[in-house]
Amino acid sequence: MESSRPVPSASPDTTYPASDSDVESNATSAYDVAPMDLKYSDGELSWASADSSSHVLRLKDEEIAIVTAKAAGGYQVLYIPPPETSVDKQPFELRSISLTHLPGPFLDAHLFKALPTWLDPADGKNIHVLVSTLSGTGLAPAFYDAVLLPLLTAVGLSSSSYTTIKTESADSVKDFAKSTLLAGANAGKQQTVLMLSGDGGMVDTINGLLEDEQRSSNYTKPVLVQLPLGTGNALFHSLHKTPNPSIASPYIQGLRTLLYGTPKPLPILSAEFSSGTRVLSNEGQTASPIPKSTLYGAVVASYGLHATLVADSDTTEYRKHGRDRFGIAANNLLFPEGPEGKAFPHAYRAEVTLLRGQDEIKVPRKTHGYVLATLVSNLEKGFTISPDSEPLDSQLRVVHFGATSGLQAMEVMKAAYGNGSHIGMEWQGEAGVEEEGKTMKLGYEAVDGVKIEFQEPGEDWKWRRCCVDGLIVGVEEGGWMVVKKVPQGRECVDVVIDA
Ligand SMILES: Nc1ncnc2c1ncn2[C@@H]1O[C@H](COP(=O)(O)OP(=O)(O)OP(=O)(O)O)[C@@H](O)[C@H]1O
Repeated sequence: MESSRPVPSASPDTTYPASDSDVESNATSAYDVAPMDLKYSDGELSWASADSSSHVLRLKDEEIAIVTAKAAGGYQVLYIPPPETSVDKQPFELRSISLTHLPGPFLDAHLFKALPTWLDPADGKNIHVLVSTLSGTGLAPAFYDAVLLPLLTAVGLSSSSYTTIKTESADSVKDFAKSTLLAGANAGKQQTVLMLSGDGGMVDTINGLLEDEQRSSNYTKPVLVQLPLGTGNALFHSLHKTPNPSIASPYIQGLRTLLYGTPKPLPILSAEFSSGTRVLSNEGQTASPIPKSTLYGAVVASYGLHATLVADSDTTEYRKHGRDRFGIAANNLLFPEGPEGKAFPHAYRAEVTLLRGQDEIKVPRKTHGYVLATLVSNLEKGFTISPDSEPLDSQLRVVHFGATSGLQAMEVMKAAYGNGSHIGMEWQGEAGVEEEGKTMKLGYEAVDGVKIEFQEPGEDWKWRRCCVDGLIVGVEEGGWMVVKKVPQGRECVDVVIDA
């Protein structure tokens, strides 16, 4: 094992050649390792370093993004090491190792062979990379520069083969979808978008494509590939519901899906509202009308604690906390200050009706804590709100419970973080709630739709806010929302999944 010999990197700068698929950079270490000195077992490639026969370098399967064969011979291994613990550091860094030889089983597992159809520009396909600059904690531009650009170069996709769009405002994604994508889809053009965003990038794209309903008979669904750069990344984690245990990093999962996945129609839901409803943006300062009073989503439509939490936590200040923003906002919502100290969370007044075939089933309570219709299993990686939902199963499910104490609502949420064990939960209604002294039960049912008629009084829509995939709407006094699944065959995009 002592014969590993580091050799200098071919090109000592960090620029990536546009036309050559071999990537060399500062982060590249090159090794000429004799085949007999390389070991690949238990998902780990290892070999001895040059300076000490006892020091063994190790590379785990789960760290490897891709292996390419170099034109000049030998191989390039691109990998993302585990993130450093320091919070100031980026959670991703693409490193590269050049090796003259690699074991056959390792190559069988990782060697890249050809571009998938959705990344192959040969047939005039339009490929776009959409970088949502404010998604999550703002890491998408850095991910593009440090990871995606060099990886695409390594697989032979030079930056001139695609266009890169960096968002400049909250309207950038929707504008791009309405102009470029919709026009291309209606002209029958094949288009692929690599989305460096969270669920917001997806919902803006879907609404941009659907809101004018101008679909031609030639309409060709754009293919979207998600790279999880948002906060919750609900759709991404739900589509990767059974994570390959050998891939810990969602970035590596996303990159492997990008190169080896399969495009499938993405089921979507519609949320139709009464005419006075407005989309609230800019921390609630801007209220915009909704075209045809209908929004579309691929994840969730909700009212009650979930919607209020998403709305309250979507401020510049809260966003700095990343995923923790939900927890901080939840504390204020679940344990508000009352006249005598901590009070119960708001009891949301509405009539909720579940729609199933021709049946309309009224939920027998006047006040609610949580009403959430979803097409997916997870709202975050570890938050399994609908454990029965399978990727792309096209089934709308509703999770709901009545107004309750903050502590009890927290118990439900904790159980959802515990692999979806909130399903079937029962508890005694506390003093002061509508169902006081009764057995309260978490409702969970497969439905065709759900209708909510709001009975909260007053002009302020604070307690009549709903969430559709992170978009927040305010419904007018006496207004309503009807959520349904968009029929199969009316999907507007394909999404690449890891199957
Ligand atoms: N340059 C920008 N200026 C203003 N708003 C932006 C800009 N870039 C992106 N946005 C907005 O930021 C939001 C980011 O949403 P996105 O869902 O991608 O991330 P997230 O909310 O952090 O993640 P998730 O929805 O997965 O929890 C979107 O509403 C998008 O329109």
